[in-house]
Amino acid sequence: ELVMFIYVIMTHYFPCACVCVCLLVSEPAPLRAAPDPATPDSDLKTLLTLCDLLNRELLVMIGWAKHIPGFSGLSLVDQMALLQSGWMETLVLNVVWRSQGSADELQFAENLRLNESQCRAAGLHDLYTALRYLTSKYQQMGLNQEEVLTLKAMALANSDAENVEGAEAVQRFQDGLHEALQDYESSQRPSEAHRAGRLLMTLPLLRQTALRAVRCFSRLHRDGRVPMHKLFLEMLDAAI
Ligand SMILES: CC(=O)c1ccc(Oc2ccc(O)c(C(C)(C)C)c2)cc1
Repeated sequence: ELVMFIYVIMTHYFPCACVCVCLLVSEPAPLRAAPDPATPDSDLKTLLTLCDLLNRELLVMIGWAKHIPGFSGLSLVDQMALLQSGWMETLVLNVVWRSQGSADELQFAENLRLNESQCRAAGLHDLYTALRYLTSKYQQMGLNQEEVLTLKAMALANSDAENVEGAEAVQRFQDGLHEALQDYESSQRPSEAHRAGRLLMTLPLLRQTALRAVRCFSRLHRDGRVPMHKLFLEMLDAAI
C-alpha cells in the first residue's frame, strides 16, 4: 500500500517527477558481453561478441520502451514505427552513458571496453570516432542519469518515423517527455539556465552519430565478415 500511496502522491503532485521516477525504476540491468570461451581471441571474435550483445540489447530495449510513460498509449503500429526509426539512437545513448567515465574507451558492456586500436582492428574505427565524439560532448556537459534516461525516451519519441498513424498521439508523447525534462531541470538547485535547451540541442548530433553507426554496420554487412542476427538486419533495414 505504501508504494501505491507514494505513486498516487507523486503522479498527482509531481507529474514530471513521476516520468523521471518511472524511467529510473524501469531502467534494465546492464547486460554483460558473453564471449565464446571456445573461440580463440581475434578481431572476428570481438565482432561476434559485440553482435550478440547488440542483439540482446535490442530485445531488452523493446521491453523497456513499454515502460516509457505514454509509449503504450500509442497504436502498436506506431510503437513499432518509433522503435524501427529510433532504436539506434537509444542504444547509442546507452553506450555513450556507460562510457562517460572513460577518457578514450567505449564501454559496450560492464565487461567489454574497447580502446581506439581495438576498435580499429575490428573494423570499427568510424564507429569509435563517432561514439567518442558524442561521449566527450556529454562529458563536457556533465550529463546525469535522469537526463540520459529522458534523452533516451526522447530519442525514441522524436525519431521522425515516416509512417506514423497517430501524429497527435505521438506529439502528446513527445510533449510529455519535454515537459518532464523542463520540470526536472527547473527543480534542480542551482538550476542551470538553458540546460534543458542545451540537452535538446544535442539531439541532432545524436541522430548523426546513429546514422554513422548504421553506415558502419551496412559496410560490415556488405563485407560479409560477420554473420548478423535476423532481428538486427530487420532493424538495420528499417533504420536506413
Ligand atoms: C553487426 C556487427 O558487425 C556489430 C559490430 C559492432 C557492434 O557493436 C555494438 C554493440 C552494442 C551496441 O549497442 C552498439 C551500438 C551502440 C553502436 C548500437 C554497437 C554491434 C554489431
